Amino acid sequence: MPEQRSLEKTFQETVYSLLEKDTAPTFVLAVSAGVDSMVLLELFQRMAQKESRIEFVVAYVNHQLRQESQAEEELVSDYCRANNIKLYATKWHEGKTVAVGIEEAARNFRYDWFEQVMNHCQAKYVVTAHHCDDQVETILMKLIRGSRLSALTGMPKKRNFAKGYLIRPFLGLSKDDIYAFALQEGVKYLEDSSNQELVYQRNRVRLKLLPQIKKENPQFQDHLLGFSDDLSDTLEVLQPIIREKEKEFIQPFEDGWVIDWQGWQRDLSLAWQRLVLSYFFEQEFHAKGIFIKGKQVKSALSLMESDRPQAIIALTSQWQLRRTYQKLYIERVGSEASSYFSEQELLVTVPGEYILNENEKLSIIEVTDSLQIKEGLNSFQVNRSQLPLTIRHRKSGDLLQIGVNPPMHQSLKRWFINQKIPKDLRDKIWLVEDCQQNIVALLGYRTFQLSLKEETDRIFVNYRNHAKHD
Ligand SMILES: Nc1ncnc2c1ncn2[C@@H]1O[C@H](COP(=O)(O)OP(=O)(O)OP(=O)(O)O)[C@@H](O)[C@H]1O
Repeated sequence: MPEQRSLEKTFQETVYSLLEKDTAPTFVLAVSAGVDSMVLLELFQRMAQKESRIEFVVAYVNHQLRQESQAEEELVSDYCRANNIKLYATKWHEGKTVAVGIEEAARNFRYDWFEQVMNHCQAKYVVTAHHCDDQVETILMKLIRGSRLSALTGMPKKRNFAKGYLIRPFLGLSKDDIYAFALQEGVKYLEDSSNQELVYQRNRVRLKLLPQIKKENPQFQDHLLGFSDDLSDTLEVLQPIIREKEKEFIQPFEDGWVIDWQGWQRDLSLAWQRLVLSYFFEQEFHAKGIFIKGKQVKSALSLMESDRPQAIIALTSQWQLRRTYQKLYIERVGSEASSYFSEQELLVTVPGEYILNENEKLSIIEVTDSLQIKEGLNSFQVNRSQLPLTIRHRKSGDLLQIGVNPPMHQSLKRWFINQKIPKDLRDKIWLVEDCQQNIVALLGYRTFQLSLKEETDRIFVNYRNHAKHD
């Protein structure tokens, strides 16, 4: 019992530490009927009984995806009725028709509802019951999927949300603490049956991966949270300095930005260059829903180090990096300055649609099992490990690998002569070169089967030329 009392006290202190200077804070509690949020509700109820200036309402979303949804809604509404708490419940009707990405769609609906309730009640805070086990799972999932370094700091205790804040006062508590409180204080809740379904990555991490790691070291969770705190501190100290360098070197330019490479290179070490560019992409692109990978930042830097004075790297199908001698432009595809694309090279690091000029287009698509591939002169596959691909015109000394076993080479010049390709056309044909500088295709003319190891991760390249009707 004394332990539970101290949990209650710690909880209240945590909530107060997360508030702005409010005289009468209003909260929206996100309650799902699971043990975490039912304990959150019970603790808030106790806190409000002691502190009359605290007001709160409950927001609940019935996703209608499980049989027990009805029972969950009843549990939450019974509690609220018995304690005279205002409940804002809604149903998600579209859920049954969503085929892919259902978790994300449900989350978006949930957070939209929280925002509506906040606005309606003029509440400044929405409160969720995320705890430290959720935090460990979130960080591990980010590590597995690959993410920005800053994402490994996990979920913050407080962040901006709608016109106020989202706060998570349970992040310092473990699931065991919460269960123990519920048991001792007789808090009613319903176990979510989908927590056992291994189709969800979060459940696999919780039920399979974490127990395996904990066998190696039972302290693993604490260690991971410790790393994450250290990272958080480091970034907090570092970010203002990075921001200063960003402002100094990355200048707004037309519909994008430009970096003058001479100054950049003279004043910044390679590590600084990587940090500043990664930070810039995170600030400017993450909010637009565009995630620029570390690999793309590295390609940008090596492009500026290379002997190609003019080249383009496609970041996404809408944004590109363009090198023009000592300047690096970060700009929208098709912006005025880059219309002379045929003079340059295109470096493709990610799948997407790429427009080479008014007639020629290239689609680079990730191969899925359901994709029917018809290979031909205009369509071929490469392995993901061959990325980035360079799309360019011929250079002197270009060699083609025309035989695999034994490997046989022929100069491109000789090949053009043998195929009787007129001279004026030779400069217009696009070559596709892989990261090992092997030419894998002459678009519309020939593809080359190189002896590459089998991989499941494949990329399909499709070329279209609207000027050619043969
Ligand atoms: N149906 C719901 N209605 C109201 N609040 C909910 C609902 N589902 C979840 N929540 C709130 O969100 C918290 C986290 O829930 P859960 O772990 O299921 O979410 P998640 O899938 O990890 O996604 P996210 O963290 O983005 O909400 C819960 O503790 C609760 O506060």
